[in-house]
Amino acid sequence: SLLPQNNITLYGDAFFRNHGFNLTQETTCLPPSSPSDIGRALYVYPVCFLDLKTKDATSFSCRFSFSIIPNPICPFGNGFVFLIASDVGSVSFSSGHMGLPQLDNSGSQDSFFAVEFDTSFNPSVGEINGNHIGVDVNSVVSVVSVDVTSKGVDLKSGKKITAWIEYKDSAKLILIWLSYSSTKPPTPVLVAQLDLSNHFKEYMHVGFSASNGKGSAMGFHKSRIIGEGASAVVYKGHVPSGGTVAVKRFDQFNQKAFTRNLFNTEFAIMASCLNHCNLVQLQGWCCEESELVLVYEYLSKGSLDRHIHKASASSTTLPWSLRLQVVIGVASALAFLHEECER
Ligand SMILES: Nc1ncnc2c1ncn2[C@@H]1O[C@H](COP(=O)(O)OP(=O)(O)OP(=O)(O)O)[C@@H](O)[C@H]1O
Repeated sequence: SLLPQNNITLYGDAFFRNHGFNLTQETTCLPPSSPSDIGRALYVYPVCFLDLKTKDATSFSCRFSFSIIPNPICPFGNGFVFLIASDVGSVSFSSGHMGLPQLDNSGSQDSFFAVEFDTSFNPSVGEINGNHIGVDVNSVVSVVSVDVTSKGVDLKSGKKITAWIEYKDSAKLILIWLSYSSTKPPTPVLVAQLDLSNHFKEYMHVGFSASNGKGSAMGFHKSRIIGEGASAVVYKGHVPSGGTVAVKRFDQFNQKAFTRNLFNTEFAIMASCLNHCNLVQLQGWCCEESELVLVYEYLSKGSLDRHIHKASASSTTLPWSLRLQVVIGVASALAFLHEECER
């Protein structure tokens, strides 16, 4: 059937409308980083994108029409993406950034390819302006993008626009055309060399994604919590320029002066004692009104106590030789903090 209802699964805010679908709600304007401000529409069946024997990616071409209607009440919408993603179930989707998957670099097997139709200008991820298309591979930072103003297209005009996307695996080329009419123009707006055979999995999901969320380099969603201390919650985050990080967000609501002292003390120690191999490296901080955040390198093996104490009968613990190394490492870090580190 040609009815989208029979071929497409909707997620989040998306809903069917006439002979197509809306990705985001029209009237609601949820607070930034709200988890439910993302809409996705994916073809119900996964599609084969890689021949496992030859390792060749599938060449493809597609055409679709869209309109981006600006909402004066909710200015955060930032366009949408055409998305090919390996596992839509396991990846978390960021609020903002058109709801693109957030992959971390710590050995994630997931991958995605996306074409952004981007109507917001976000220089922190290297964007060129608020009216561009970009090609993304596993990151919100585009590998190539083009300003479509110079091609006579205004993505936010509200008019119907048709897009053609083609990938030719033999030439390792991606080509994109845009037009206000349904006739394919002779010249593409974007042509770029791209080898998708290294990124595609055998089966991938195809569809569209958008978000009305404001987004940020890292969001404080509860699915990203990796630990909790007495004064702070620690989140796993991803910064485009710095890979995976641990974000320690100090308690905002209780014991204001007390929390600020804890933040100040930890910040002072970690910022002045950067050079010891047994101390986690501080990579950044934020101190804005009640938002007190320290950003550390991410330690993928988790907390030491999990390796020292047996969690269950079947789990393994550290051998004594490694425990001795750990004790020496901790003692050396303590000695450094107390005696050698200049504050
Ligand atoms: N850099 C990191 N990489 C990975 N996980 C981390 C990192 N930092 C903290 N965590 C996780 O978050 C938990 C809490 O960290 P936090 O620094 O708040 O603990 P704490 O030092 O025990 O608490 P407090 O500073 O309040 O005394 C840790 O036990 C650990 O599981």
